[in-house]
Amino acid sequence: MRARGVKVHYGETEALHGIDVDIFENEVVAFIGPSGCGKSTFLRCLNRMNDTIPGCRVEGEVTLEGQDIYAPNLDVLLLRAQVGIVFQKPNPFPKSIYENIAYGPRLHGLARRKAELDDIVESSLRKAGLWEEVKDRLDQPGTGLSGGQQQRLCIARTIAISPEVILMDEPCSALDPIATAKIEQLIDELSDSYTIVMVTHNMQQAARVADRTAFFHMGDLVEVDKTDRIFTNPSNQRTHDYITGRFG
Ligand SMILES: Nc1ncnc2c1ncn2[C@@H]1O[C@H](COP(=O)(O)OP(=O)(O)OP(=O)(O)O)[C@@H](O)[C@H]1O
Repeated sequence: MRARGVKVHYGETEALHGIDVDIFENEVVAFIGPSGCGKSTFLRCLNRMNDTIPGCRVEGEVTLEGQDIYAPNLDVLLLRAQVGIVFQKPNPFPKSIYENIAYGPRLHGLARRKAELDDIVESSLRKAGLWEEVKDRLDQPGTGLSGGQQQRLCIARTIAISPEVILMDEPCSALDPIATAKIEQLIDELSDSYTIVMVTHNMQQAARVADRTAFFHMGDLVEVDKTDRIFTNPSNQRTHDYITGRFG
């Protein structure tokens, strides 16, 4: 994906002042920065989730494989299948585990027969590392799973519609350390097949999982570079001050 000059306004207030960034295939990119700097706002620009927020206006250019995702004739439902999103708080549908996964593929016509749908459900749950834990209770409610399992269910639901990019907005912030470690391991495995862009408050998490890290501050993307470099030898003084704990 490629973003150029992305500005976002909420009413009169400019929350992003012109973001330029490229996101490459099959990499994990982390967005870090102090609270309110615009990480989530920018993440939502990448699959037009900001369209759903009243008073929010996006300017600039965002492309996915060269295609303008803000083009007037673009199918937003299809875009959100190509660029899926996983939120901070696991939000399974109030349906069975099976139906949580099957809903998207059915909506997008990805399966013609029940057997095909069963295959998608199983392979998505396997890729999300959840199959062994839920295979005997697919008809039970998704909301009955633990928080970490629910988050993996939400990741499986995203995978089920064959995305190219998965956006994650602080996917571990509601989870305990063990569930967090499982999601981090999963992100590592998924990066073989998908591009992953994640917002995280946790700098150690960015250091553990991301190939590149982008530092945001007060509506600007200050610096994006290889994660090692951001944490050991950043180019910008603001990045240095943030990662050494001088603010934020
Ligand atoms: N729905 C909204 N309506 C109005 N202002 C908003 C809205 N969402 C975000 N903002 C404002 O936009 C700015 C950027 O917020 P955003 O949530 O993108 O930051 P963030 O870096 O993700 O913060 P956090 O780490 O706390 O989640 C903030 O000043 C915030 O108050």
